[in-house]
Amino acid sequence: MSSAEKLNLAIDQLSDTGYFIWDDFVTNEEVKKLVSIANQSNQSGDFKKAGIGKQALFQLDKSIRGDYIQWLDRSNQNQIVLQILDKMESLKNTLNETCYLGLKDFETHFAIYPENTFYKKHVDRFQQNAHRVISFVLYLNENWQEGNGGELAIYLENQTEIVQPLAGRLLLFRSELEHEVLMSYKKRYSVTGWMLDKDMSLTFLP
Ligand SMILES: O=C(O)CCC(=O)C(=O)O
Ligand SMILES: [Fe+2]
Repeated sequence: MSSAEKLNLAIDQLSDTGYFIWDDFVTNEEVKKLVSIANQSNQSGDFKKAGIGKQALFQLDKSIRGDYIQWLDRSNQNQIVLQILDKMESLKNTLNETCYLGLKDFETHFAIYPENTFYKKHVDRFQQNAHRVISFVLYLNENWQEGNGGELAIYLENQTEIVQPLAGRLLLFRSELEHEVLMSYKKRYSVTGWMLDKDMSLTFLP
């Protein structure tokens, strides 16, 4: 399937079912580079324990989520990170042109889930964080096996969709959908982000 056909499918499915799985969004080589950069940054102490809530409502709670994150932006020195930011920017623009979602910006971070961690059922768009429209997750787990866990469960009206966190796979879903990262028995890598209906520098405003 061509990239244009994939995009059309993504657009249809995002409006029909609310989510879309795009396999081979990046190559194995790109996955390897991203994992190696995530590991390096983690070793240099650039990853922080992820929290929940924003600003004054921010809290750390291991019983809700156990991942470590590093925010990514254009000050990043790694070519491959900049390439991914470009890719997401261009996807955001295309979705915007076609779906009239009013997307203005996006925010994104690396996430590492150490062994035996999870992220309990939640939504990404909520009262204190109302500007997230589309969530995306680029999975970076080569040789992922059934039994490693770490699937993403998306809770739809009449069914639950289970998504394996396979290397190179991009998952897009509407940020108001409930979802959950099931217990991961193996270290789990991703680039997670959100397309926003407001400029990122303004999202602290109501
Ligand atoms: O890693 C995933 O599959 C989803 C992560 C997530 O839900 C989040 O960071 O809000
Ligand atoms: Fe989420």
